[in-house]
Parts: sequence; structure tokens; C-alpha cells
Amino acid sequence: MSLSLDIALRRGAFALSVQGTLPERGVTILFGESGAGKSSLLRAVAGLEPCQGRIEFDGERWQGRAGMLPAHRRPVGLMLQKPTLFPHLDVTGNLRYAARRATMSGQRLPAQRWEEVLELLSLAPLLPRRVQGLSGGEASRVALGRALLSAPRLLLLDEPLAALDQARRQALMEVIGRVAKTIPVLYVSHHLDEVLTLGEHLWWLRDGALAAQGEVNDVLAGPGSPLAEHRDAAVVLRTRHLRYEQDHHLLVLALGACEVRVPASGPGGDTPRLRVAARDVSLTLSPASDSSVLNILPAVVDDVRSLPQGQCLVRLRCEQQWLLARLSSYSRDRLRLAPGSRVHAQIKAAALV
Ligand SMILES: Nc1ncnc2c1ncn2[C@@H]1O[C@H](COP(=O)(O)OP(=O)(O)OP(=O)(O)O)[C@@H](O)[C@H]1O
Repeated sequence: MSLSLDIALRRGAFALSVQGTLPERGVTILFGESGAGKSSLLRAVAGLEPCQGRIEFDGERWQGRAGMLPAHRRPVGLMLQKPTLFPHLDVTGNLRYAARRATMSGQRLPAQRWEEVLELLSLAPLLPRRVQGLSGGEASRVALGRALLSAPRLLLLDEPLAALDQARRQALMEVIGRVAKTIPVLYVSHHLDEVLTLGEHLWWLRDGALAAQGEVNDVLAGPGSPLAEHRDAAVVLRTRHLRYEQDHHLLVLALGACEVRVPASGPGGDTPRLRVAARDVSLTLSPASDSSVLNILPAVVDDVRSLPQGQCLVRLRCEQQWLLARLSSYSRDRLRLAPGSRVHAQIKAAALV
């Protein structure tokens, strides 16, 4: 456990009260609707928002009865919703400031770190630029670079990709995912796409309190899932790379003892996270041998939840992981689906691109 907190704050009519612990590594998405209190919570952790209660990080007390550790002494890399760069410094000056801060706080910035961050975020062409002239996306990249160069032990990001186009979003999500292999990242978002691409853990904030927290799939598929009624309800399956079938351009992944085939242009590298939308999963009682569907996985129904407009959401246990299927209530009744029913989940490979 890295960050542990039990805090409360009040701003006008809004009250925040949160108890939680963050894992030692990985991206934890702080998810919730607009006004749920995500930014307030992030700012409180950074020391920018006075609050009551306790905040500890790696055994250090940042906030407690004895007082509050000032923001500049907390080893956090912070990127706020609106990147706040120093207007009197150019991009180089902004980045060097963060690197100096790291050295002052006793962290040693490895020599190649500067080059790495410039490379990761394609910052070299921006170095001589004044910050006033930067586009929103460029300013976001500089702000993230600054956060990374401060040698943080905890990265706090408030909607860091909001100003970026899709290609840059994808690239930066990869950068953040890589950083999160070594330190914890608390990442504010209300985009399901970011949850499914990056989130290993999820803190779901509703009306100033954590409605659920845990491993991303446990929350997404859990009984009070924030997304159950969402048309894009989905889970992320953890799989292992098995092989690439060149003839059919298919990547074969292991999901427990089962194989899953996904269209791919090449063998790929990292441990694949497989996003499976509930609406792309259909169920049969026996495994179809004459179906065009490539992925047919045995599963057991855990729960069936009725949704509006004659729909239902079926939660399945499949190779020790959760899977969701969105069906019509008509199909549920026709197949007599109930907790304990043994079924076969069909997932079209084309839906997994
Ligand atoms: N100084 C303040 N005085 C009064 N209300 C405030 C103050 N600061 C924040 N609030 C209110 O607290 C609530 C939570 O704000 P916060 O910015 O933390 O939400 P959020 O989940 O980050 O929202 P968004 O996704 O829109 O950024 C909002 O209703 C906001 O209006």
C-alpha cells in the first residue's frame, strides 16, 4: 500500500468524505460524474486543498493531527486539469525547474531521464518556445513532462488527455502506463475509454464518497457497477500472448485454459489487455460448432440484472475472470438464465479490434 487516506472537506454545499488505499504501483482511475469531487480529492492529496483527517504515503504522515506537510515537500508529480506552466519561463525553463526541484528534494535524477522524457513526449521541438504560444495539447505534454521530471514517487493526473487528439491520447496513455510500472498513479477521468485502456484499479466517486474501489473488473462488473446501464459497459480481460497466426492475421491469446483470437496486424508485444464490451457478447447453452464466431468460451452465470427497455446485463464467471453480456430479457427468459446456469459466451473476433 502506498497512499492511505481518510479525509473530509466541505466547500459550500459540497461535502467530500473519502477513505481509501492505493496499491503500490499501477494506474488507479478516480472516476465519477462531473461535480463528484475528483479534482478536490486529488488536490487534497497534493496538499493544495486544506482538509481534515489523515493522509499517509509510504509510512510518511502528510496530514494528521500534527499538521499538514506543505505541497512543495510532497514527492508528487502533479498535472492539473488546466496545465499551469510558468509564463515567465520558456518550455526548457519549465522543464528544468521540475528537474531542479527533484534534485533539491534529494531525489537523484538519472542522467538519461531528461532525454527519455523529451523523447517520450516529443518535446524537443518545443524547448525554445514561450509557453503562451503553446496549443492546449502542447501545453499538456509539457505539463506531463514537468510532472515526470520532478522524480515523483506518486503521480497525480487530473484529466491529462483532455486537450489531445486521439493519436496523442493513445501515445500518452502508453507513456503513463509505462510510468505506472514503477510508481502509483492516481488518474482523474470520466472517460470509459481511459478506464478500459489504462485502469488497473478503480476508485468510483459519487457525491463526494467512494461508492466502490478495487481491481478494475471487480468494480466494472460488481453489483453496483457505475456502468451497468451504460451502452458501452465492458470489462478488461487479462490474457497471455500465445502466438500470431500470420495467414489469418490473428493474435492468439490465452485466457486461462481457453484461447481467444483477436485480429491484429502483427505479433504485438506487451501483456494484452482485452476490452470486451457487454453488447458484443452473446450466450448459447451448448457450444455452437457451426458458428462463424471465433471465440466461444465456457462460462457460468453469476448474476442477471434487469435493465430498462427490455434489456438485461448478465455477469459471468469465465476462467476466473468477470465477463458481461448484454441481452434482451426475451433471450434471458428463453434460455432460462439464472445464477449457476452453464453457458457458452460467444465473442466475435471482429468486435475485439
Ligand atoms: N470553493 C468552492 N466553493 C463552493 N463549491 C465548490 C468549491 N470548490 C468546489 N466546489 C464544488 O465542489 C464540487 C466538486 O468539485 P470538483 O471540481 O472536485 O468535482 P469534479 O468531480 O472534479 O468535477 P469535474 O469532472 O467537472 O471536473 C462541485 O459541485 C463544485 O462546484
